[in-house]
Amino acid sequence: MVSVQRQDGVPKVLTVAGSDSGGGAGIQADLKTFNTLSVYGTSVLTAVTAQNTVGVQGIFPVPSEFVEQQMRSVLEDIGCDAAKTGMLFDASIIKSVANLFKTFAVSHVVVDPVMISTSGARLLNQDAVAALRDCLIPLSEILTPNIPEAEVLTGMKITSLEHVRDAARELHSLGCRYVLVKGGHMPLDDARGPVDINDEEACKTARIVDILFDGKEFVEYNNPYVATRSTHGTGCTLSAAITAGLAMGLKVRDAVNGGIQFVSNGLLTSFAIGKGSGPLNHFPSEFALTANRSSPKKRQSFVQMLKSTCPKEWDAYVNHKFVQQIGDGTLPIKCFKHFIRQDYIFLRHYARANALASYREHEMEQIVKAAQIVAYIGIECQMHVKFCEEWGVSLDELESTVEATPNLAYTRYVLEKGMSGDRLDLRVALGPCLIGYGEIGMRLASDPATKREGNPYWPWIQNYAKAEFQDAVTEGTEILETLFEEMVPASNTKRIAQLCDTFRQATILEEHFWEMGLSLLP
Ligand SMILES: Cc1ncc(COP(=O)(O)O)c(N)n1
Repeated sequence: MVSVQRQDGVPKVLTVAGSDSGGGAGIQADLKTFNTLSVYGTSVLTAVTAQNTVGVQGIFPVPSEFVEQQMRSVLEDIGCDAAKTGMLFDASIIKSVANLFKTFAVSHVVVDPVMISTSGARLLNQDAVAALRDCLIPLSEILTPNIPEAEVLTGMKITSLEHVRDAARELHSLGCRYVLVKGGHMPLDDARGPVDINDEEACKTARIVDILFDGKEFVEYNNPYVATRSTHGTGCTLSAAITAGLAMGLKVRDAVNGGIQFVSNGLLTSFAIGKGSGPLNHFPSEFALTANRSSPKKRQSFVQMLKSTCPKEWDAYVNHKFVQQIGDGTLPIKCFKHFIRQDYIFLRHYARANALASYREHEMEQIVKAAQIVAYIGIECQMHVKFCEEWGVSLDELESTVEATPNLAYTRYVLEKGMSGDRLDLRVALGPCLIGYGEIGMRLASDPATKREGNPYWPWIQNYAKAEFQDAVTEGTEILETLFEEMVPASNTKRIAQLCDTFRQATILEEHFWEMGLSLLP
């Protein structure tokens, strides 16, 4: 006989929502999200929809008495640590749900005021908005409207962040403890003005701002706009992830942040399923891989993800004026000399960081590989000395250079990440330098606009375009991908956000390094 040990303590989460036969939104999105986030999901159906990625072909509402019966079945026996609502269809269902939340004193209620589907179908009767506002919203811990829903609930027109804040105040006065107004329908540009959603170029650098308001303070969640058609189920998934976070005992701000990261990750790796707006990805790819599917969908490359979460910073770094002037040979030599002297110091610390990476490895093969990079940097350093002679910088000058603050900030930031974090933190902090110089070298070397003849910096360009360096970039990238795959489950959105932040910070420090080079200009 095999004896079974029953586990207790798993957080229990209830969703009260409609069924989406296409599996991307509604109950299906909620349960998938609960599963991925390791909470136990229960479900009460309010309506059955015949639906796919193209649209909603039919709605079959469940009578409110039967919604009540389902809720009693779940709450009398299993209970719940947090609950969410999605599509509620009509006023009588809303009233039943609200009454039972009160009867069973459900403490964490997230209300996603679903009204119209992405495909344009009405999922809440027009005359039910008042019931939502009067009966359910006052019971909610968090209300999560998107902009069109916030407009319906407040009667306001929202076209700016200021309007979003005004609407949040108004919505909070309806009695919810927090309101999260989601900015997905209003991508913003640098000046935080709305961007035309059809303007592909502008959307590339746009940001989404979600605003959380607790009646006193506004918290902004800024994220890059993810340009994908597969957005079906985004709102359901976000509210489900937040509810799971609350059931786990997270604070509202952390649950919201985790939910937003979960959705961003799901959008970045969304599925091209169906002919219309496909679903986002609700589950980490390692499950697909262990199930050994014939063509497992790998999650988006880690490095791609790191770069896509700081597009502006990455662009400011790899397309910096300093880089352009190296390419066309117009960079004043005094700026380059200043840079190259600092770079000599940089290489020393860069070698130390790589030696630390070697120390942090466990397998001999990896220890040796990392140590080989240190040796390679040593050779690079000697070449540096040789090059510098050609540019009129003597070894004495190199050796007597005083370290500039941006250099100090950058190199010690990387080393500090390596000391305080794990080997992935260190590799991520090292990433922008290796990957960025590889990208810059390749681009300048293949760009017809780059000056070769008579460009004093042409050997510098070749140095980073050459095969050995590019191989080192490939290898460094592979290490990052492998470590990420091994160490970070896709559901650990907090960790992913942390890593993205380290990468962004190191990218900014790279940009400052170029700035330091140009700072000698009058
Ligand atoms: C059953 C159900 N619930 C919610 C939505 C909203 O999701 P979306 O706005 O992504 O269409 C939906 N389409 N279907």
